[in-house]
Amino acid sequence: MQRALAKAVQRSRHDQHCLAIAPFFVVRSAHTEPKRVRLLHPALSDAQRATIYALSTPPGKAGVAVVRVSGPNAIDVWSKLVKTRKRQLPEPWKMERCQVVHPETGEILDDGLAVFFKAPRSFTTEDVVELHIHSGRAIISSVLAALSRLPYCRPAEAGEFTRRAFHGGRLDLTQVEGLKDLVDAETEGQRRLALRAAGVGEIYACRRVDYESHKNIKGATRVQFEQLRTEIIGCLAKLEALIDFGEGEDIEEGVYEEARDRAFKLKSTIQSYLQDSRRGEILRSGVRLTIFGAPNAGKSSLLNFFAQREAAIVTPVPGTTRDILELSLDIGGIPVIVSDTAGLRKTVDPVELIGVERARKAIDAADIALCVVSCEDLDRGDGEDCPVEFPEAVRALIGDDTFILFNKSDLLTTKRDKSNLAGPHRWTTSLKTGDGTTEFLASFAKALQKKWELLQTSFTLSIDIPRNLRYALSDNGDSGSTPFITHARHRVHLKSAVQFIDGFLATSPDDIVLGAEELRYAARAVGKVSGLIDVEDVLDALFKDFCIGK
Ligand SMILES: Nc1nc2c(ncn2[C@@H]2O[C@H](COP(=O)(O)OP(=O)(O)OP(=O)(O)O)[C@@H](O)[C@H]2O)c(=O)[nH]1
Ligand SMILES: [Mg+2]
Repeated sequence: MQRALAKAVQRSRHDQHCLAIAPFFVVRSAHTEPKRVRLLHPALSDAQRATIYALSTPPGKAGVAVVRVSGPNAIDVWSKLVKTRKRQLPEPWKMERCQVVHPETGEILDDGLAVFFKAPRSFTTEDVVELHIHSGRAIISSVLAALSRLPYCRPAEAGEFTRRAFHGGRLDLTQVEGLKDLVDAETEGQRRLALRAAGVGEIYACRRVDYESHKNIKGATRVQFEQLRTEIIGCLAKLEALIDFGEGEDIEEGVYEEARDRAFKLKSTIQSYLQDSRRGEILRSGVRLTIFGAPNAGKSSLLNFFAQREAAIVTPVPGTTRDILELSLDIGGIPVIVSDTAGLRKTVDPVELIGVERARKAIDAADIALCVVSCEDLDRGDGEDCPVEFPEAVRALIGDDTFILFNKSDLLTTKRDKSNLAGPHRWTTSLKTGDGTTEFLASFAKALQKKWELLQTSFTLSIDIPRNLRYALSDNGDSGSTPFITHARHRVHLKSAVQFIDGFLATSPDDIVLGAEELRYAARAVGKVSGLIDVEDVLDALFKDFCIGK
């Protein structure tokens, strides 16, 4: 990121340089000598047009639309477009009644409200102007067109306001994710989880918000990851001190052992977060349900039944589904990501082989694995008490927690008693005739709800959260039920942090430089979660923890 920033700065310097030397443009033609023509309004590059604008509300007819402008010229935008009764310049953070006018003709475009957020106390940490106008296509496009007339303004790219908030230090990556999740939240649990990550609640929880530094508006996830990183840096600082000064006069004995102990505890803490049954990710995105089984059992028919539409191709040909088909559905009020998979069987067909391999992976990754078994495949033995023999292809994949749907009950020809197939998390249906489907759906939804509720309860954080933030991190002041990992990305970085800490623990005290390097990587891995990858912090910790050169 730093490299990207440096590049951007370089680019912007280059652009400024170009502007300084080239308000000209060379005109070439086949018949004449090249001529230099002075441009009246030299076009500015995107980097120079640093003030961005966009409609922040959905387009269409509504009471209010908000057009947001952010950047160094926001105040100029105000003086050109906003006419209030009182004065030309705005009072920051105060909504004012105004007319929005065209900057060149002075024509009134709409009347509404405007507010100016002075840097750095704004979402992007830059000067921001918000125009609250009436929401109608013509009004919005006339205001956006008026903004485009200002040479220093350009339309914002997707997510650019949030990107500026990130670069301005207003948000870290976990808060950016939290904001996106907040907008996407469809259930109450998802809203609460996203709110914590985004840090929105803290503004109300903190008595005094330090607006100048913006440093204490942090999401719960950010606080947690920062504490982990600080801990790693604490260990690293001890090693750095040993490398620089060695055990002796300045550094007390046992520092290396202390660093090892701390690193060991840290590793166990991170591992305990990783063993959370993906609770945070499930709350955020939904329960992952994988439908699997032998070919032709009715898996795709089940997906279509859940979706209430012909989402998957269903044919009598075994091996119809080749790849994974994934749908986000609401089953009994629970968000579920349902995957239909290729039928499992021994095959030499290379395409089918890939499908079967993917199916196996999806079963491994599932929160709930639902095996569809055709009653035809059970109908080999005779008699009421004949035990259930699962088809060979799926037998090894069925565990105690696997849900089973015996489908095609209409094809049962032997005297097999259906109650023989009953049991917890087992149902019998005919997706063709609809027999048993109502009971199945009701009971399956209940099982899903149970799983969901289980996920919403006890998960205790062992990290101490600062007192002033605790209220914000939970609904009732209790921080105990906050899931730690909410995105697969967090999990990847935490796993590599564990590997690096392991690397440090495996090095001998004689290889202290190597050990320190491992810890530096571990701190970086955790830092990647929030986007904080600053090794200068090691020096801060070093001087805080040790009285060197007293
Ligand atoms: N008689 C009967 N046929 C069914 C039932 N459910 C599905 N079928 C039929 O069984 C055939 C296979 O159904 P699919 O849903 O495609 O089965 P699948 O498990 O997805 O099959 P593959 O994708 O090949 O692995 C189709 O012809 C369905 O119409 C049922 O309950 N009874
Ligand atoms: Mg299928």
